Amino acid sequence: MREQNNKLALQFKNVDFHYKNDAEEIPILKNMNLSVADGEFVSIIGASGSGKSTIFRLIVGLEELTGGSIYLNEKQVTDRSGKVGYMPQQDLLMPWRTVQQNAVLPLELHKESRLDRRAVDSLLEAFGLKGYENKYPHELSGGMRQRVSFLRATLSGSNVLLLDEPFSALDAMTRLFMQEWLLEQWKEQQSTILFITHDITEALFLSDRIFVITDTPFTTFKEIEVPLERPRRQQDLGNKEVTELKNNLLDQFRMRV
Ligand SMILES: Nc1ncnc2c1ncn2[C@@H]1O[C@H](COP(=O)(O)OP(=O)(O)OP(=O)(O)O)[C@@H](O)[C@H]1O
Repeated sequence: MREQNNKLALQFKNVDFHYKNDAEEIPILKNMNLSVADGEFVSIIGASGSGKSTIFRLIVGLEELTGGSIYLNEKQVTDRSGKVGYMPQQDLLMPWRTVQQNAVLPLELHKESRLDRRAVDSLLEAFGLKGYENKYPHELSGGMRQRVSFLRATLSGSNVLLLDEPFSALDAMTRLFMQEWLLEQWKEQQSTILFITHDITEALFLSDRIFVITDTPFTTFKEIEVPLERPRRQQDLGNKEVTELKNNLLDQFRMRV
């Protein structure tokens, strides 16, 4: 972990959730508990349809819990709309808004945000978007659109960021650069990140811990501590312990295909 403190950024306590389709209930979480420390980087991996995005939708209040409670920064929060930074699978930038206008959307929606518009200028620079403030999304590369989307999530003003497969549409090289860039931003902003990915190597490179969903509905994750110091380099992934971990994880998923 980057810097340890004893605070918890996120907790699920005995959370139940099912979707309802006509008369049918589709159970996803059953009496589920999880804890993420302030400043931690946690990835969630699991088969397609196992419930990864649902966890995020519950945290941001897009779905209602069927039972249990969610705590943000050690406080139970029932109205979680706009309380955490959320980057969904699709970047969802508004095509008619410029980079600047897309980025500041959370400031318009939540006036109590701890960041003001003056902070945006320096963030645009930090996110490699200086000079592109007045461009529209269609004028940007995929990596740049992801950075605008990530900046917008950051401007929620929350210390907790939820990133749902943010790099899945990028080419392999851009993806590696974006991973390194994300770790720099995480360190700079001292945020807590939950990151959904299907890419085991990406999860190993980025995370302090990996939560693996092995079954649905689920009560717990299988938790893996990543045995790598920080700062990390891509070549660290070649070490024996990490390679074994990766092969074990691949075997688990291979058995499920
Ligand atoms: N609004 C909905 N109504 C009913 N069922 C849903 C709804 N949204 C998702 N589901 C179902 O809930 C399950 C979990 O969906 P979720 O999107 O959380 O999975 P996921 O692990 O994020 O999948 P992927 O990796 O493919 O994005 C799936 O079986 C999905 O079909």
